[in-house]
Amino acid sequence: MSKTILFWHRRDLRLTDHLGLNRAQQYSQTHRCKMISLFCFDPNILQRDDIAPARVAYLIGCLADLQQQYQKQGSDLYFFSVKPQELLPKLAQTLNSEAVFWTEDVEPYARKRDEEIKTQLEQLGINVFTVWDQLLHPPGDIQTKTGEPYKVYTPFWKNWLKQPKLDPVGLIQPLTPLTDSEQQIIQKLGAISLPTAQALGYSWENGFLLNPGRNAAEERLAQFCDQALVFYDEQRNFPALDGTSLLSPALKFGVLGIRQIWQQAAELYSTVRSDEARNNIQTWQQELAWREFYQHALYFFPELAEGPYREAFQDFPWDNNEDHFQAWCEGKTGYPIVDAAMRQLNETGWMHNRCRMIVASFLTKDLIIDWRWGEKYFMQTLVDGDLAANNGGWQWSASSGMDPKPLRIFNPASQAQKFDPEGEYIRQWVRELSSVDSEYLVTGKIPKSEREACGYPAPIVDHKRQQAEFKARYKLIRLS
Ligand SMILES: Cc1cc2nc3c(=O)[nH]c(=O)nc-3n(C[C@H](O)[C@H](O)[C@H](O)COP(=O)(O)OP(=O)(O)OC[C@H]3O[C@@H](n4cnc5c(N)ncnc54)[C@H](O)[C@@H]3O)c2cc1C
Repeated sequence: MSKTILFWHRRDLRLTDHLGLNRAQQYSQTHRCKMISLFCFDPNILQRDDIAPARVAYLIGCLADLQQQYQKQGSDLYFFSVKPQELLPKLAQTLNSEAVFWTEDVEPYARKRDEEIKTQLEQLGINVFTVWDQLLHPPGDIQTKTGEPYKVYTPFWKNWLKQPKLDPVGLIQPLTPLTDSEQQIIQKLGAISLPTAQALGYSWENGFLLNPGRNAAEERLAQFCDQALVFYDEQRNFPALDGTSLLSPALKFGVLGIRQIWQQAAELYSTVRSDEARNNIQTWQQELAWREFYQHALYFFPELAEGPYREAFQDFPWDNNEDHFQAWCEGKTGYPIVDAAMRQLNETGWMHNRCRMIVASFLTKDLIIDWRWGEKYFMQTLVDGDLAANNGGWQWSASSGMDPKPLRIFNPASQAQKFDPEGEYIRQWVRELSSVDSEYLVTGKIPKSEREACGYPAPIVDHKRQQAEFKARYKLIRLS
């Protein structure tokens, strides 16, 4: 068998603007090796209890699309369902591989797994090349003046923005197909056809706000840049509007390259004429920086994945009332804006960012339930569920994270009055309230008779009382 190299895809499901693939292809050309690309369904991930059916279904759709892209480039993408620690050394040896390539990850599990695989491969005399690809600036690139990772977002952002960003790289060049006998070897090594989400034990019938695959993500990015990006700062907080990009699942799985996304926003920034439009674009760029901030944080402080960053929160006296948690999950708390958001999540697998903050504040500060319960439920439902962003968002909301000031407690009624003033979003998701007056919807003060006629629950807690209770407990842990 001729010499090969392996490219292992993980959360980088594309062929364009891919630093890792580009490097692998250059190596394969200079070393005259065939490149074989694979994706492995890692049972250690798929058997966890925080996997969302929507996310698995989106992943499968993206893999089907990536396989077609490979076929158009003259080759294929091979699938396996076995622990990567067992698979990669075996594949690399049997396929006469000189080197194995993949792109780096920030998650603690992935880093440990990758380290194990790297050691095994190197012991076999096989080179391992890894590249940072999913971030504009990898961990370590953005540091304080004393060389420390940032713990606060604003100075991170200022430094991050100043740093030059790489241009996107193009589509990989056509690939050499495997011979029949090489294909047979791959089959013998356990290659499978792309499974369905159901075959993996996850069923998702509700479709997607952003369809899987490259075309849908590119079209959405173009549409967003054409229409909503220059109004982003004004519209992004109103969940009834189509004011955000919806690109989060594509970013999660690397369906589009981050450099490509940045370049499109930066080009628009340099062509618009008003300061207002530029500010709007910059606010969106700040969101991309939040994504990187949380990934850097997880990389340098992997303990974030285990629990609260602030020691004092280890012993926070949470109520952890299971009935309240269930009501929150089902969107039956009697707080219309909270219920609308939870139902949007359950029905679509996605929730608007303003609403993620509202429901997270409500769970932790009004229901006084451990933020880790909410974090897990989000991972079990979100199409874009991502450890770094989700943990960051939850610790920010719970005030247990790196930057706890000020203590944030959202008032659901003020949030609804400000960001859903006509109750449009509430009506869309809490359908039994569709004919209730806006005033009642946004204040949450629905007359009892009307509420009962709609079959809508009474508020399960009193916001004012719970807020005072949370503050009292917070004061205690801060003093302890
Ligand atoms: C409690 C909580 C949990 C969250 N969980 C996740 C999660 O699991 N996965 C996830 O991708 N985002 C998460 N977010 C961040 C944010 O809500 C989503 O990224 C955003 O709603 C996705 O919609 P969009 O693509 O239209 O975003 P846009 O507003 O168009 O933003 C563009 C991109 O920037 C990134 N981004 C935006 N806001 C944030 C943020 N606050 N933190 C990190 N990245 C951000 C996302 O990749 C997003 O796609 C969470 C936020 C909170 C408050």
